[in-house]
Amino acid sequence: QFHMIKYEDLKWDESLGQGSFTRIYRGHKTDIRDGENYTTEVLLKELDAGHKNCWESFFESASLMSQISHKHLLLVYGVSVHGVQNIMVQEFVKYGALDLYLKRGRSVSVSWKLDVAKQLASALNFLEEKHIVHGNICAKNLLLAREGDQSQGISPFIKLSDPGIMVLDRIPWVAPEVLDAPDDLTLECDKWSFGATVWEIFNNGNSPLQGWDLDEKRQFYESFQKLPPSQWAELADLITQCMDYQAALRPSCRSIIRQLNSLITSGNDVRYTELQIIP
Ligand SMILES: N#Cc1ccc(Nc2nc(N)cc(-n3ccc(CO)n3)n2)cc1
Repeated sequence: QFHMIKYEDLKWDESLGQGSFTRIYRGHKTDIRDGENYTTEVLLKELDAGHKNCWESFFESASLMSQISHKHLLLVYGVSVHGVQNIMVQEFVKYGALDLYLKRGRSVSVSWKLDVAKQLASALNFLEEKHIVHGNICAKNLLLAREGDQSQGISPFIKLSDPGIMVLDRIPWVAPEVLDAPDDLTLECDKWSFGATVWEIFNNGNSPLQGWDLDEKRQFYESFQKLPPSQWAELADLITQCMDYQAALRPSCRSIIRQLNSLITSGNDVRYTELQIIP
């Protein structure tokens, strides 16, 4: 399902940190095209050799992202296997994971955040049309390719990363119904995660239920609790609709995009009235 890349065509540069079961590095891959040597900057995602049992979800997620192409989906060049080591070779996305970018205290505007939310919604709409479930929508899996520049009217640009390896405590990103039946992930599950991700984006990359232990998180689902609402009623309403405990009641991607569009216009009005000097 995906392109195999020769290990000797890869070069490792600096380490960029590690996720659960994986380590990521900046690197380069060389290709030879019509006798010319080309090097491309890449992100090398190594699967810990110890976690053999994650192989298939590692490769599944690589093949998912290489089956389809969309401007807001991360490009996966292929995988390389070297002995017991498995490496996913991805396009290098300049500013890395969105949660870290927001946590680094970048003050971004409301329209910046809505723009990012809309790009994620359009990526989800594309996946929905292909009946493909991502399964791990969260700010950590949103990569920032362009920071944007408000003064120049340049918007940010995000890429949705591979689902990665399913870790257990993904409450509140994982939809409640998935906890009881982890195997039948549906498109509705991605809507729930979308709601939790928009919550993160509007809370400067902070994780919802930060510091709660697994029991408290399970309790959150068992008592049908909701995340603390945003002051912006229409935004809080959209997040609540997406994080409906009844999967069938969650809005379609088209409805999500429509509601984001009206937030974008009403958002401007709010800013305008704030700026308006009342004579
Ligand atoms: N400082 C810094 C810095 C770090 C990373 C990038 N670039 C990048 N490109 C990708 N394709 C994927 C990722 N990821 C980051 C976390 C994960 C977890 O999955 N992926 N980062 C750019 C700058």
